[in-house]
Amino acid sequence: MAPENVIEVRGVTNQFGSHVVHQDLDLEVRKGEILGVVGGSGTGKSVLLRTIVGLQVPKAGRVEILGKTIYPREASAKELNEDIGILFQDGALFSSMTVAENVMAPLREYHHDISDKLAQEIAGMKLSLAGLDADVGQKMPSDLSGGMRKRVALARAMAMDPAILFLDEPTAGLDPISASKFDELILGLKESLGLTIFMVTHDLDSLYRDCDRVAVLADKKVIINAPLDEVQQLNHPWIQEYFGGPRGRAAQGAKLAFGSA
Ligand SMILES: Nc1ncnc2c1ncn2[C@@H]1O[C@H](COP(=O)(O)OP(=O)(O)OP(=O)(O)O)[C@@H](O)[C@H]1O
Repeated sequence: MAPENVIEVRGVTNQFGSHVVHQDLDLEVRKGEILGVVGGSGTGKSVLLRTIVGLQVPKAGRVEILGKTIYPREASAKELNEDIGILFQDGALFSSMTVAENVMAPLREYHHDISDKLAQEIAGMKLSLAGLDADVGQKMPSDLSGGMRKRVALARAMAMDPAILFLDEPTAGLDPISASKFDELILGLKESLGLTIFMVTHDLDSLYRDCDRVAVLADKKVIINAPLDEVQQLNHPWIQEYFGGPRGRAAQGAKLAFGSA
């Protein structure tokens, strides 16, 4: 594994029945970067995320995280879970638990000896990192807005102090103001904690604002993994339509305005 990489995917094939989603796919993620993963619907962005975190067993290939081999399986779930945090697309909070219990859930699962007091303190710290007041911990997920639930899910993903965060469409379903605040939060976490972030997204504003590099899934592979301005130069029909369309141009305009503010 090259020293600058924290994730390496080599020659991965994923297939469901006769439907080949990925064929001989390669990807590298570098330490400390935010990588945006984009592609048309059904190109396999979530399947790629699930493969990297060990939830989807590929038909072929090799996956390494921080030098540990995830496939062919060598690292245990515990080892892996100490390195990574995942924010799933729907937040996936436990509806019958309080917010604080949700945030503490990974600690409880992997550190049975942790005291209640310490777990509560850690939950409070993680909620605060995610931009929430500690008193939110006593509430139930159903009492919160969509934006707050995403923040709780982020706090839970951070519970084990991961080196890498995986975010599956973190701003989906948020209004533009909440989405923009969430983008800011993610950028702040990367800058203050030095996290590496793998972010599947359809949100062009997040790409322009947050991402150091962008990986594009098309034709069953990652066709380019590069800074955004390089990606936009690639003469591929999906890329040209996605970035050159009205929404792409608007997001680029917003970035320029934001950058010069
Ligand atoms: N467990 C599964 N069984 C069968 N097919 C699956 C399974 N998981 C994913 N697929 C298929 O794999 C393809 C890629 O799915 P995936 O959810 O990764 O797409 P995506 O790029 O994340 O799409 P979207 O942007 O719409 O969320 C889809 O055709 C999907 O139906």
